[in-house]
Amino acid sequence: MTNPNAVVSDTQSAIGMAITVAVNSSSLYSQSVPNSPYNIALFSRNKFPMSIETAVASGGGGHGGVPKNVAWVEAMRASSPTRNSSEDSEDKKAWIMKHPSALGVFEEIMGAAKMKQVVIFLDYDGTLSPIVENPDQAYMAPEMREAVKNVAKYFPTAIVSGRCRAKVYNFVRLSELYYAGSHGMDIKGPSSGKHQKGNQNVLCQPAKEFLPMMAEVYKSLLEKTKDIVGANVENNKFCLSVHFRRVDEKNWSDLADRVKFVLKNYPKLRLTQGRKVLEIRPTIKWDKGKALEFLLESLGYANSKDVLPIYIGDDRTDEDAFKVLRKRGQGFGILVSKIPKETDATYSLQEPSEVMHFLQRLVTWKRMVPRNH
Ligand SMILES: O=P(O)(O)OC[C@H]1O[C@H](O[C@H]2O[C@H](CO)[C@@H](O)[C@H](O)[C@H]2O)[C@H](O)[C@@H](O)[C@@H]1O
Repeated sequence: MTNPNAVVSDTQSAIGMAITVAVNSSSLYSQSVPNSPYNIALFSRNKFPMSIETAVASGGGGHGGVPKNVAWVEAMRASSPTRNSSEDSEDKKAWIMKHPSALGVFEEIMGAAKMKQVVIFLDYDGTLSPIVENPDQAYMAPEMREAVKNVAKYFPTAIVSGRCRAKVYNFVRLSELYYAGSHGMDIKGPSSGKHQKGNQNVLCQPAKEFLPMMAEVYKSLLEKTKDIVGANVENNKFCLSVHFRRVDEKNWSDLADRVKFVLKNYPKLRLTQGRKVLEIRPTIKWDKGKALEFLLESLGYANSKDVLPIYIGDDRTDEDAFKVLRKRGQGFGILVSKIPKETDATYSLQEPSEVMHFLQRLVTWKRMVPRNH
């Protein structure tokens, strides 16, 4: 039996559960187990920083299920590495060959946009705003806002975020965009602006029935974690985020144990791991990939060959959207990362400032080729 409260990667959660086996402190190995409820992927830290959330079966170690081993802490640390780009390695060069800079191959990307409607999907944290210590202060630069505003004049544009919709709207403050908050579980169309096609009055809340449960769990988590210095529980309405970034690493396992303890009573909720954050969300099959599909459908492009979706994001949760694009054979995923990561994105950008340049170039391109042929 799989345990619904195990920490699972978003993608793997759909097909089973992932478990990572720490062999020693410097490397992690895992292997496929045919017919196992555990879907175990192979990866090595020597090649990439851990590219998968460490997954632990409940009760599989330590008190309350979170093993007190290096592997778990490594996974959390690797989710938001501090290594900088000057540490160019052969691995990085090989990775960039595989996922070229979207700025470097801009013409190529726009070549694929010929006669097509470009639709832009943007993650928020780490994509439009830099990662900062305090989640309440993840502001967007005014120039970035201007770039997004200009992009939205020419292309339907959506923000797809783990934050609750109201919160991400307050950061972005552009009413002409589509917003998909709570990892896509709360979607709303623009309240101003025009797009050629589709229904702007969209509203999609597939996890509505979970609202009372999420509010209850939020209260319990606040209570249970209040004496851990730096711990922060963020209410994202249809999901919750427990932040580790400002917690001393020696207390990470304790914090994770407490989260799992609370979740023991909620088998309909699951845990996923983001950048120094554990996220609690309903077990429904809905993610940023589904949100992307829903929005394309709302815009009238469900089965269209005349659309080129471009999705830009930095986090594991964005991989669901990258996968959808790969599967459709349509459009491109662009991963924002300074370091090599396993990804289904086609291209890469290093940081939010490069995202801004990419958006500015899109606008310039559109102004030069208004009819796009
Ligand atoms: O989907 P996103 O828009 O990328 O949202 C994912 C989570 O982002 C936020 O947390 C992350 O950014 C914070 C501010 O830079 C940082 O302090 C934190 O460590 C990161 O995990 C947000 O606070 C979460 O609620 C989102 O789920």
